[in-house]
Amino acid sequence: MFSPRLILGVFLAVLAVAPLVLSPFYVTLLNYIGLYALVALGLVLLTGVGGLTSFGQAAFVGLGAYTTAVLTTATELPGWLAWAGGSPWLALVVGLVFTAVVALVLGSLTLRLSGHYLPLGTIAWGISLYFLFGTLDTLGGHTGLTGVPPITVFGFELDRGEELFYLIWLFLLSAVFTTQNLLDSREGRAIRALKGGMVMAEAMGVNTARSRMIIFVIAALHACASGWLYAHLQRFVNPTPFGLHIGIEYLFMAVVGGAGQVWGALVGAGVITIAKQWLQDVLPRIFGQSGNFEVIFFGLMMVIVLQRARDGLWPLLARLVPVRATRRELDAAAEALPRKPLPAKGEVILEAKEVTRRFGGLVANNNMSLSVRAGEILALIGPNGAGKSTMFNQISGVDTPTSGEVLFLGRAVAGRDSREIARMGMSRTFQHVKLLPTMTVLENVAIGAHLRGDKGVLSSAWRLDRNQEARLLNEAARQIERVGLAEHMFDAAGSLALGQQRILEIARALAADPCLLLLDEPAAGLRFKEKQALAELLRKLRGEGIGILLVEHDMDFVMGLVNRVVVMEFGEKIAEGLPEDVQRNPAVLEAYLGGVE
Ligand SMILES: Nc1ncnc2c1ncn2[C@@H]1O[C@H](COP(=O)(O)OP(=O)(O)OP(=O)(O)O)[C@@H](O)[C@H]1O
Repeated sequence: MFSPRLILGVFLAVLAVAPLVLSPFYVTLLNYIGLYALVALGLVLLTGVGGLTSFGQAAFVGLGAYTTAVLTTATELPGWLAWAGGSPWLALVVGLVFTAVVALVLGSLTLRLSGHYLPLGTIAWGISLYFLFGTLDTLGGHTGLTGVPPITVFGFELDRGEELFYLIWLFLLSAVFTTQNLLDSREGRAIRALKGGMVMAEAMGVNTARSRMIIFVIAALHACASGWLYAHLQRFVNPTPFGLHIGIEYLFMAVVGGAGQVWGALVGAGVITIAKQWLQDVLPRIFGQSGNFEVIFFGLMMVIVLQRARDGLWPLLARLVPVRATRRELDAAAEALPRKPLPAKGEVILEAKEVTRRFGGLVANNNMSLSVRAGEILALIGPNGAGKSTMFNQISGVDTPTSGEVLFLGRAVAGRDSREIARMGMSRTFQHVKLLPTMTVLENVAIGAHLRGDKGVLSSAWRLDRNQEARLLNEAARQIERVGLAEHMFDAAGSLALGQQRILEIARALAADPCLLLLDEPAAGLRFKEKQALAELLRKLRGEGIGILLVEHDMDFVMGLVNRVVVMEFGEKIAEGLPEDVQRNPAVLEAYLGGVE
């Protein structure tokens, strides 16, 4: 087993000497790999991690390249932009700001699209920008712009490939490390929740629309920086390298390398660039005529990779070179997060008043009223189809009553989004468990504490969030210990048994520091001992003053635990009271309990 530091050290050493020992041809090849990897890295974040497919990244590369080409070659610039003329570094700043603005506009237009409409949207603006580059006279039309000056660093001109090499790889490695840092943070967990966990993440207070926009803009900025370097490496720009087919190639690199892996971008860019170079030499000789045969070959390769190695080449490589896994250390000394004061025991915190919900002609809830007090457990029970989930959805703000209202801490729930409700102190679990299976138990629970932190993208990328991050993870660990899952803290959540996953969801809900817990069938799938432990935990939480509403089918579990029961049938409340009274109620026995016993 090698340590990750050792491997990184060897890699950096090889990079440092590469331009000194390699021929200019290979240095150029490495330069292009670095440039492509920078774009592919953005796609790893956007597509691999965030699940948003974009074919249009080449257009952002073009924005970076053209901005610097125009600013550094124009003889006359409009007055307001004159300050940025002639300097590649100022042009980089302008390019990044300009790209961020364009990405924000395009993102707000396209990111709301779902399914295949989003990739189609990216194709649309990718093509538009490409044709814009070739059409505008100021950009030199299809001939482009020449005479782009070299970048200067401390008065030293980087006008040869070997000199620019270090700058390109410095950009790439900085991007790799900041992306890694970002993913390993509060914002990163929110980003990773985009792929498959949006409903859950919103319920935990994550603004998923914001997270989508963040990765879209970051990916665009990576592409812009690559374009800037490209323009000063080539010393001229024309529209050809910014077309849709190159956009597809970038995506191809990310997928081949391993779309979910930061280092996969480098592997993908390396493999594709070298293979393309080699095939361009070899294939025409084999076929005896010139032509773009490598394109056909790449198409076939893509099909094979998608069939045989969906996670790309990085996981295969990682298996060849065994690296010691670094486990996240918890900082026991980290200060505990502040807690919201709980309402006084006995105070009504949730009140549903005459709630009716109609779906067309069907009345799923009819005139339903119930209340939950701080420091009590209320069970909502009833046979299948009685309307419990519909009621649960209205209480949690996922659905709105046709008439009547739900008040939480005296404020109406209807019309507020899940995040706001979470912020008010209501936290929930799901009937069908919603976890991020590849993330650890610790990381999953830490998502619950999202609203208890505030560090954003920049502090995460540059590790200025470590103090807060330690506090968030400590809080997550505390909740994991509290629910009895400590031994699984660093296991992938998906490797847990279903019962344990339900418990994990409770830990995640608790990490939000709620005063009301909504539990949707928490005992389903639990073994006897686990149910006992869960009941014990819920009693403890009740003792602390948390109000708990649970929808449950398991009568034994409910009757021995809760303070009061509300029984529903056909959308209506047929009984309410102490468990022992409800158990003896003839209407309930007839409707439900009789059937069970
Ligand atoms: N979005 C919807 N559109 C139309 N009908 C719905 C909708 N949601 C629920 N229903 C109907 O409302 C009724 C109550 O369903 P609900 O899921 O609330 O019952 P439940 O008590 O939670 O059942 P279970 O225990 O099986 O989960 C059912 O007849 C269901 O088909």
